[in-house]
Amino acid sequence: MELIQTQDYAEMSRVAAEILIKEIKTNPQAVLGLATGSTPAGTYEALIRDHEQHGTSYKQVHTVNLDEYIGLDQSDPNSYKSFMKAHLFNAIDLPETHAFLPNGEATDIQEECRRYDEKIRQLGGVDLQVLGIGQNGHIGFNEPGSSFSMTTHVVELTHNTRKANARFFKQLKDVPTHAITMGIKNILESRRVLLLASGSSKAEAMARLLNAEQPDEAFPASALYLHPHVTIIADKEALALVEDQKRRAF
Ligand SMILES: N[C@@H]1[C@@H](O)[C@H](O)[C@@H](COP(=O)(O)O)O[C@@H]1O
Repeated sequence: MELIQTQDYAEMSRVAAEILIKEIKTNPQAVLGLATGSTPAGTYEALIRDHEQHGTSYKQVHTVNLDEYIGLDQSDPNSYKSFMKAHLFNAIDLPETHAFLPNGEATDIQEECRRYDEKIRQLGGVDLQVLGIGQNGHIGFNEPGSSFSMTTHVVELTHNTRKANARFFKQLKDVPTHAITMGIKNILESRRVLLLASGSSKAEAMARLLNAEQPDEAFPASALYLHPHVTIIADKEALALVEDQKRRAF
């Protein structure tokens, strides 16, 4: 596990975008695993700037997103599909047919989970998976207690996660109660993981992650100790509760 500490959110976003751009340049047909949320939004902005200024092309890239709410219309501004369009897809040359998200409107949700796993397999797996982290250590929507052997599945969101994500909705009761998420097993199967964290609201989760050293299903992000190529990019505030000694150990 490699740890890159940045001054702030802007630097975190820049460093993450550089890694993604390098990946696309070395492998123009890369399969990128993408995340939603405030954390990767700045990275996506940096990718757009680079696309406009330097012409990095996504024509042969494929993307698979980690998760999607169940029960929201795909055109709802709060669906993760809308988020990805607004924050990245509409501004780069990624063909629409190359961008995959779980379909939270599918009538047979179990079948949709199987179909999504099969899609990832057909694409040859994820080359680089971008992750944010929830305040309780969730990755994707894998909440504490999720088995590390799960592939794409349906989850009931915890009250805390719904509360944390309520800022995007009019009121808490509008936040969906369920979502489809790639499982930890999917995440561990990706060839490289980039975990991003910014701000004091993530400080406890980051301290717990870096102190953990051992995978523990009670704290989903700790599964990353089972992965051979993880890069964490976190800013000062997110690392504020991690002891200096610990920071140097990575
Ligand atoms: N499903 C997403 C996660 O993928 C994301 O990492 C997390 C943190 O979001 P934010 O980056 O906005 O703090 O929120 C949601 O629950």
